[in-house]
Amino acid sequence: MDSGAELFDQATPHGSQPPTVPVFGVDPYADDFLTDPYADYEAFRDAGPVIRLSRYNAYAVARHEQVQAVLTQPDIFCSSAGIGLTNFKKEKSWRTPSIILEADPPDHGPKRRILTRILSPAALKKLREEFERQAAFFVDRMIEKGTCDGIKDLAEAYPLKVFADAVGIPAEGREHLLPYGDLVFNAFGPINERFEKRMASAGATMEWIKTICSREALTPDGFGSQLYAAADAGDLTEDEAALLVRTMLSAGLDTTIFTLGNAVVALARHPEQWALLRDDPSLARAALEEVMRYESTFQSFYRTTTQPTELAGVRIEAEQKIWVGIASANRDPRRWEDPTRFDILRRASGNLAFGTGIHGCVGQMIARMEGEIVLRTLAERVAELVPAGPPTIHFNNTVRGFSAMPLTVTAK
Ligand SMILES: CCOc1cccc(C(=O)O)c1
Repeated sequence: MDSGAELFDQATPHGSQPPTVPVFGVDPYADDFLTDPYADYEAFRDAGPVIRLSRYNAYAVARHEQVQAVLTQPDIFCSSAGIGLTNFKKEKSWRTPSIILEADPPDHGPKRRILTRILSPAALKKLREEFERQAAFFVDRMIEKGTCDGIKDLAEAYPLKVFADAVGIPAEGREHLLPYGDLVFNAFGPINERFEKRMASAGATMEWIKTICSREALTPDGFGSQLYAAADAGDLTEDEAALLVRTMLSAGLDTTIFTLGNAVVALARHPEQWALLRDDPSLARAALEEVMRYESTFQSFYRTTTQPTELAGVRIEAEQKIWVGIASANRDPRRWEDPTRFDILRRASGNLAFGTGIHGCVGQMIARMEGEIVLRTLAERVAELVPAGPPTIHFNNTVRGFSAMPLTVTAK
């Protein structure tokens, strides 16, 4: 969709000739934009280092360099005003703000350190065998079925089993987790019809989430109980422990589910890349990294300026929302060679799919472990992974992914 940009001069008291800030009237939350956002992202990048999205009264950075700059200056581009379009300093959030995602220093650090400790490499090592066993179970079931759905039978089913078990929530009621994640990630965009529709039917889901984040609902050895142990040690209040359990369920499911789905879709659509991975399963980690660069699940979010600032020569006033184009940065030709090519042999590490800086994804190691195990298990057990129909896009204001991918799968 051509998102033509008009230009307007920034009035400055000094009369200096600042760069004009290109303005785009396109709606980055419309279905036709979300169906294939990449041409629009290219137009954003080519228009300048900083642009304006007039429909939402926000500045925007779409190039790798400025995205990196915004994410590594949390004192100027903060998170406590919300990392969505809603400015928490002016409007009430739809739910109690996250005490880690929507927090700035100094509050942010201590909470983050608690999650970092719980999600340590040693903790993940203990989970690896079970994660591998479950990946084999789901992949073998796909092979038995022959014709299956790469999203329902693997991308959704796997994290809803292994990660939800690792957090320690009950097996019953997990069907609430996807609707809840959809609500959470829609809420980072405009409170549009997509959000309102999901919210209207979310009563039982919100109740269930509240119940399973409580101490008594959690298994004794899971991540959730370890958060309550931190509360018992005086490092968290009881309420903060519950909010961090909610954080794990909000951040740790939709993201890995859509990433696994994007991996299956990309590999099914690029048979030569699938053949490389199938013939060398040790490429699983590199393949996952390239999936996250090529089709970043977390497409965009916001920061809010805490003071007047200047970015790439553009003056930005305080209290301004800045759209941060993660997926656009991951396809910026100023940073990546031939960025629109899905190439699992490229060095894709250093992409911004997990963000960067103090808010870089605290769960990225467990997410990478899930992804690498699933892709390696597919490569070890499956010969052919062939589309049996087109994928179905799942429209969400913030995460990009698919709700269905019909496949024909044969055993190695
Ligand atoms: C993946 C980014 O991290 C998130 C996403 C959604 C919610 C939360 C939270 O902290 O509640 C964190």
